[in-house]
Amino acid sequence: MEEDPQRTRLIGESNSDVSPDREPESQDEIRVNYRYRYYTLPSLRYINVIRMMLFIDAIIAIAFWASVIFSLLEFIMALLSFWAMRKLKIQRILHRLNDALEEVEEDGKPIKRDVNIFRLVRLIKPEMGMISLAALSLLASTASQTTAPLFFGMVVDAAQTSMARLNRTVLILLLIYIAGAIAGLFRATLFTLAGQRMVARLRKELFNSIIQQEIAFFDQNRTGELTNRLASDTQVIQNAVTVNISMLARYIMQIIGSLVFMFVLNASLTGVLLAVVPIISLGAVQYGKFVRRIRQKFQDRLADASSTAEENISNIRTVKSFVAENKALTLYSESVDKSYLEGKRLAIAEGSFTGTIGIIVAAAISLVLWYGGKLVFEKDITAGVLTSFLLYTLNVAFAFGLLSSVYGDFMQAVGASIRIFELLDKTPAISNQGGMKLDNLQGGLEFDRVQFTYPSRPDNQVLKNVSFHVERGQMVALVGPSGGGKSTIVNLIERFYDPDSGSIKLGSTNLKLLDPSWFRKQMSAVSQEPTLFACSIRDNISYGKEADFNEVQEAAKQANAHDFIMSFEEKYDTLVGERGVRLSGGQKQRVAIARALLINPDILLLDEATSALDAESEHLVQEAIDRAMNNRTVLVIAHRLSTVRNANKVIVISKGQLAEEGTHDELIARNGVYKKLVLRQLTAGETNIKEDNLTDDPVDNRVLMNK
Ligand SMILES: Nc1ncnc2c1ncn2[C@@H]1O[C@H](COP(=O)(O)OP(=O)(O)OP(=O)(O)O)[C@@H](O)[C@H]1O
Repeated sequence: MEEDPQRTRLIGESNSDVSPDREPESQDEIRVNYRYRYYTLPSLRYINVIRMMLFIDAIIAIAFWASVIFSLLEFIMALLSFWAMRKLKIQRILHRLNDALEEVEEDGKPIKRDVNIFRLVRLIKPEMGMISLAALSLLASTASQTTAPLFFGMVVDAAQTSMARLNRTVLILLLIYIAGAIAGLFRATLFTLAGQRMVARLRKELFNSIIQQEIAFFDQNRTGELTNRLASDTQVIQNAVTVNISMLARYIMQIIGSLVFMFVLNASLTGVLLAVVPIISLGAVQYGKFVRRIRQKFQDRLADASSTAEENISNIRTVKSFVAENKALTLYSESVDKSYLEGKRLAIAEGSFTGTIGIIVAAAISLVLWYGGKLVFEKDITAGVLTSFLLYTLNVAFAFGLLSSVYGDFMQAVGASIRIFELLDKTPAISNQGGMKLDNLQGGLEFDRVQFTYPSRPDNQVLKNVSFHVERGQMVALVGPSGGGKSTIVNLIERFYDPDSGSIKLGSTNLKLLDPSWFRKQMSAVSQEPTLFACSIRDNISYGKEADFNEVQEAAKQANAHDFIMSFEEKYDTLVGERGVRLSGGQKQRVAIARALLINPDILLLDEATSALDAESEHLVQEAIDRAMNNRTVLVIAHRLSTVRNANKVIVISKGQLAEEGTHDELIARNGVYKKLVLRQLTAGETNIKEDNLTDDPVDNRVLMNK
């Protein structure tokens, strides 16, 4: 096919007959040439080009309108499905996010827990000042990000006109980039700082909420799980509400800003790019839901693994003595594998989603490149405009790609936040404050037809109609077979739990009416395996009450602890190690007695040790206990004959019921459960002890009840 010579000359491209000193074409000339080219083309080519253009335009128009209609349909369907779910009442299964905590009922009405994205965002309210500054920096850095491509394109065009213009434009571009980098620095620092502050506050609030809970809560939740919530879940939330939100805002602004510039540069080219948006948004919503679910499971599995680790490490002595290291490892590995499984699903989902988004984005870029190239070819836009446009496309694509992963992270945090909010919202069944504070304690302790079942084992009633009275200033011994309910009685007195029915009174006041914190300060409990904290002996003794060194020393002397403490190199500053592992059993007990004595309690709750201490140590502990009992109302879970013998009253608890009540001599004379119990225990330990010996005072430190 022959070219028209006149047209070739006018267009002035690479033809040898064009004069080299010819002036460059004016825009008008180009437009004339452009029109001329088509007018002078042979009819067949003319028709083909028209057809092709019509075909492409039709495809673009169809894609554009299809996407608009699709988006609208999606929106309507989402609204309809939400409405339908509510009607069908299966929302609970599908919309677990907000409903997960709805089970809790107050006055018969379900409480709708406020767990949603907005609540997550509200966590950073106290950091609003810092966040506002960070948002300003974000605005500045996004402005730089969105204006830079425009100047980039201008540089390309300036390079084709004059050096002066090129220099000026490059300088402006450089300044835009530098301003963006500085703003970015502030943005990142301030958002992260706000996040750190938020997470520190959240951890404190969460810890406070955990320790305020009633003891039953701790029966049902494992320690490792709770510590995992404090450490790991809060971290996820920190990332979500600061880094992720800032990135979300940044990328959304980047997308919107870029699209505005793109529309101004060329609307039809922007339309091509927008055609893919509904596909991405639909995928992102589905992906978000999926990730949220898995992430919650992942965090739960992780918490299980932490619990297993915590349990085995804190019981390391038992693990080692049973050579159970492999067993512990297997248990931990199983938990970790379960979390890994969820992690794997998460990774595959993330990879697939990012990959798919990548392909869609690549297709969109290619489409824009092709269509833009065509416009340049047709002289509708300059090469500089196409360059700007392509950079904007990359901006949008990049932002979309990252937005999807940030969105995923954010949804993960929403999953993790469910448990956090659950803990934060939980009001303890027995709150620590509130109630009466009596001016002076009068009257003893009274159990009146108390029935009790542990909430964690609802099918096992532990106390059945237990009634007894402890006179003020009396020492009462609780005895009975193992598992009968003795410790449960002590737990109820400390108000760790409330009875299901019946009442426990201090004087004439029901314990439920008393301020638990005040009431607990009136008593001290010494258990047979006392727990110390990983601090100095001095801090352990003054744990329940601020006291000066003299008071601490006095309490230690009373508890027969002073001498052994002084024999240590660091004396009262000796660190006892985790749970007091660096002290012997007897030493720990004496420190615990000193801790109880320092409070100078009105009521002393004692669980006598059954663990075999050496004779000297046992004597010292016993002496300390005897001293501690003086002039107090004492309830002691007794294991020694000497204790029951000295008690004003012995209460026999068997299978959750009060079996017998009276003094040691009365009960022996009654020839009932108590006598059998005493005889059985004594003969099990020392076969040569006869029934007659019981009324004498044979061996003071004999173990009475077998644990
Ligand atoms: N935190 C708890 N959660 C659920 N059940 C519990 C809990 N503590 C104890 N029990 C159950 O309550 C019953 C009574 O236990 P309790 O510790 O009061 O007995 P006890 O008489 O003190 O036994 P021992 O002399 O062996 O210490 C037992 O069946 C026990 O399994």
